[in-house]
Amino acid sequence: MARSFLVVMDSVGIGGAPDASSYFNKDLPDLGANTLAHIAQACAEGRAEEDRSGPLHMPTLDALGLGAALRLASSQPVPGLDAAPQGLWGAASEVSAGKDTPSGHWELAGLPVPWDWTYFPDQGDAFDAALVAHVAHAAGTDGILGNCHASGTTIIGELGAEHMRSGLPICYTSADSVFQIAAHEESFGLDRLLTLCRDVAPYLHAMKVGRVIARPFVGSPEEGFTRTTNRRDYAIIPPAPILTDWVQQSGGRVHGIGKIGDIFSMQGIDTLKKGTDAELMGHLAEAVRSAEDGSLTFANFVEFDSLYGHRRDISGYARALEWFDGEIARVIKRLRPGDLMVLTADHGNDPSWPGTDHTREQVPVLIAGAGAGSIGSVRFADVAASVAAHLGVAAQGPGRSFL
Ligand SMILES: O=P(O)(O)O[C@H]1O[C@H](CO)[C@@H](O)[C@H]1O
Ligand SMILES: [Mn+2]
Ligand SMILES: [Mn+2]
Repeated sequence: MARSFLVVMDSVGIGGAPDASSYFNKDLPDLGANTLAHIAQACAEGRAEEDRSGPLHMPTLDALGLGAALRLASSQPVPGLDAAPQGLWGAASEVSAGKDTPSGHWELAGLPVPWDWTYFPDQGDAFDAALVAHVAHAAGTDGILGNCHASGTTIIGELGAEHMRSGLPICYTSADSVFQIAAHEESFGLDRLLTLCRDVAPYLHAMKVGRVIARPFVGSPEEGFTRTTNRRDYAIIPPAPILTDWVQQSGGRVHGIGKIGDIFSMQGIDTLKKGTDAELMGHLAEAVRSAEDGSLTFANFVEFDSLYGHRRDISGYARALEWFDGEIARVIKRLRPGDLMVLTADHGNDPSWPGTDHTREQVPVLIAGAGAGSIGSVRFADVAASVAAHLGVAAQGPGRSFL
């Protein structure tokens, strides 16, 4: 009997997107961005030594084909990732017009985004008067703070004190199609922030803004502010059935781990486990132990992106990759005959790149449980078609199985 495990390493790109020059960080095109290669190069050159040392050490994923996928996507030298692959491996390109989490995940789940997302201008006010009035009315405030492109950790440092004084929510965006609201968990109130985000989400979704994200934080002007793990994303519902629906429709169970519930607005998902990446790894191990025949377990590990990519922290990102590699080794060892595990990513977030936004890149596709060899260059949607084929489930959409 067959089971599938689809694991997204959020933002672990491998460069080489054919359309990278059409995507930007500030005014600079993403052409040449390469999350994994630039981290590996920094490690090899001793530029990522904080709490770790030496060449990037990822023996498990490299044995599946990580270095080989990287060379296929971008012909980059990758010190430390030079094993002869023993898994099934390849590199995938995205066709959706967006280098964000929903675009990447929807397409990995078989549904390329069928529209252009709305983005906000990064000169002058990001949000127009009608949107500001709508949000302020929903918040019961006289206005908002922010109204600009920002890094979330930077803007709470800049505006946290004024937010506590005035009670106005901090609203900001990025190169993604997002409307983010940061507010203090105590002075503004966590429940109030979550309610506000839920209430304004339909207005923003109607504008084709992909997500409203609640960004709660704690702290004080004296001691500084830190974000909490109570982040919530309110995303547009996928406009057509996706892999999770296909599996459910044929009687299989679907287990979400991490942000998967938010990304798909729980569409087609039976159970959801959340937590830090370390906790998620425990949930994934438990799913490998107990998931039913015919089931799909769909996991997202977000900390590569949220803690290190957006923060442009190369050594932190390297440390996270090495941790993940060691942990996933134990999980892969427990896979049973009939199990398929696909490890991939949703976009890049090169921590050596200018700006603080995602980078348009290809992603690795590493498959355990389906023999050895190269699948070559594929599309994100082929991942969904392959998982469906493995489970014997009818696939929809443009993907083709590479199994
Ligand atoms: O800088 P922070 O608030 O982490 O925001 C980042 O997180 C958002 C959602 O993943 C991205 O669009 C990016 O802007
Ligand atoms: Mn992502
Ligand atoms: Mn991100």
